Amino acid sequence: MSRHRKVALVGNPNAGKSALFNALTGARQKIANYPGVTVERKAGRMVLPNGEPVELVDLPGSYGLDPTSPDEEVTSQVVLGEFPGEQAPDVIVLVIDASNLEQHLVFAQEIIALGKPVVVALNMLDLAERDGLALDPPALQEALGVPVVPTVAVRRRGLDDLAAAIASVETLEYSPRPKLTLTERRVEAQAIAQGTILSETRTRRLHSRLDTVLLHPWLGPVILFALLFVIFQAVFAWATPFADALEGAIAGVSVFVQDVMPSGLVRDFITEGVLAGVGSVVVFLPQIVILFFFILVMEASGYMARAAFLMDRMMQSVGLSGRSFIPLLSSFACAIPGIMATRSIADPRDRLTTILIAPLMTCSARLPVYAVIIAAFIPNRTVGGGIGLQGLVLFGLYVAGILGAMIVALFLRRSLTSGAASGFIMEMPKYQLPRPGDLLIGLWQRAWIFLRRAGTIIFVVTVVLWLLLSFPKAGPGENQVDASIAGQLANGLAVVVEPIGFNRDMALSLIPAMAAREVAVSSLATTYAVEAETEDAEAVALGDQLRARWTLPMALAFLAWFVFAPQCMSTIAVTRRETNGWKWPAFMLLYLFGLAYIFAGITYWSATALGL
Ligand SMILES: Nc1nc2c(ncn2[C@@H]2O[C@H](COP(=O)(O)OP(=O)(O)OP(=O)(O)O)[C@@H](O)[C@H]2O)c(=O)[nH]1
Ligand SMILES: [Mg+2]
Repeated sequence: MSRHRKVALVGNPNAGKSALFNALTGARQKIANYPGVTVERKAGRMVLPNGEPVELVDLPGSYGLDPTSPDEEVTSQVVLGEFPGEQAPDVIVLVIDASNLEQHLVFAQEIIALGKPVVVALNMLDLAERDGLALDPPALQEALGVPVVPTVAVRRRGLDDLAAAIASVETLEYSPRPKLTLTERRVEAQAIAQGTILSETRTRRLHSRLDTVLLHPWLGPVILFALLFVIFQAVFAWATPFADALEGAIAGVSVFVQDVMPSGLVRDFITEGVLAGVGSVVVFLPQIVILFFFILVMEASGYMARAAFLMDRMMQSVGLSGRSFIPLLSSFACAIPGIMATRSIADPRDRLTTILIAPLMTCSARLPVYAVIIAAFIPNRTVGGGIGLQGLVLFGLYVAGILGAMIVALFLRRSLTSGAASGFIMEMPKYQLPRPGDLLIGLWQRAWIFLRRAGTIIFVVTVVLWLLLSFPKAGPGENQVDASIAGQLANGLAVVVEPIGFNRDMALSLIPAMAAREVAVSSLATTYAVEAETEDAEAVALGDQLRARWTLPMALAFLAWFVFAPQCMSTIAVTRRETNGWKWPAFMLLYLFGLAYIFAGITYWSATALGL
């Protein structure tokens, strides 16, 4: 029996391979599994114009020959002729989506560089036309050096030409093409796409110009970091009037309660526990809203996916793939959805690494802690060029978390979770102007989540702390906090954190902050309110209290602590669930507390040595 020649359909996911396969083979197909894997093998018989029957194989979609999933592995092995028991294809039909030319050309170049007989099916031309794209197939053929046949699989357009090209391709002369790296192929894909596109509508042209700038190899990252920088500046600059107004309102209510209620436990509970404690967290609502305003705009406009693309290279350099970017980005809101989002990472060690570093991304619960310390200790002045020093320090804290995460990832990938980084390509969504209605809903949801936290977990923990601080009552001449249960506990912990510059109040705030990081702020506010001997002293703003009681090195050490410390029970719990055991959450707790202790210590001692 003479073997039929074999033709394989290869291309990115959704290029229209299966649609072409169905159109070319009709009912003459056989569907089975590839041996040993649950990947479907679809083969069928096709008759070429010269009467020769060939075997046509439809392969799973793939982004490249370095496989990142079992599907891609099959495609790669079959194409390279490495699949056991499977004859290598004699001809490859490379299916390209004409409306997504640039993206699909990245993989196309890798296939063409193999030097096998290749015919390109420039598919989905109808969609390209609908998008206002006019293409020049001969120019593409010239650029790629292989035959290009325009097709519309679902309308059976171009099928005869495709069959004719398959029949004759093996007789063509080939000039071998160089093998390029992924980055080189991306650059080249852009150039080839530009050369193929004759005309496009104004918006489409604008969008591709935007991409040329925003995804530029060095301009892109510069713009991204400039944007992040502006965001952190705005978090301080724009929020201040609102935060001041909120703070004033809460102080006003506190004074009012003092006036109308008889002194006693209930009044103390309201002023010291609820208003000083929970109120001190609520004042950060404007900052949370501004931060999420930017995040939502970046998502809705389509820029976020571009940011992921830009970060991909940076992530590869520490052994992570761009697939980790979205989970890590979500962790800036909260590590819990971030850790849950790692389920989309196929490689288990990639995923574990991402889970372990997710808590280092500065979650929004840290913002109140950072903001209160920065507002109290970092002067509100510019460092030239209109750049605010406070925003700069906040930016620095976020960067410190990111750098810490990258270094930890690098270390983990060489030890506990060793392995190679997997490649990453994602579809870029279209640019869009964010819709104001959607933005408002998104902001409202975020604000509500924050206020609900303040009303539930932060409220409960602060009240428990207030009780522990208020009893037993101090004798005459005795300090209330020292006499209280909480004070006794804190004195025990203070011994441990004394070497890194923490005083008793700071030590005390670390315990309830395990429930939620913001509670560190309400804890400090409640502690100072309880400790105040007179009502006048009680009304002093938290910032002034901090300035009076802490030194600058202490404040900086506290900030450094919160960059690393795993101060959130829910994160530990979700890590346990996602890793199926206590081993990794325990490791996470240990390494993060270790880093927090070391870096707070280094900060405290170097700041002291510098005479700050
Ligand atoms: N308008 C239009 N739609 C097409 C064309 N070719 C395929 N499609 C549609 O595009 C979608 C994806 O096509 P498939 O053939 O499943 O793509 P595929 O390359 O096999 O995708 P994977 O198997 O996931 O790699 C289907 O809904 C097809 O009907 C085309 O030329 N024009
Ligand atoms: Mg398919």
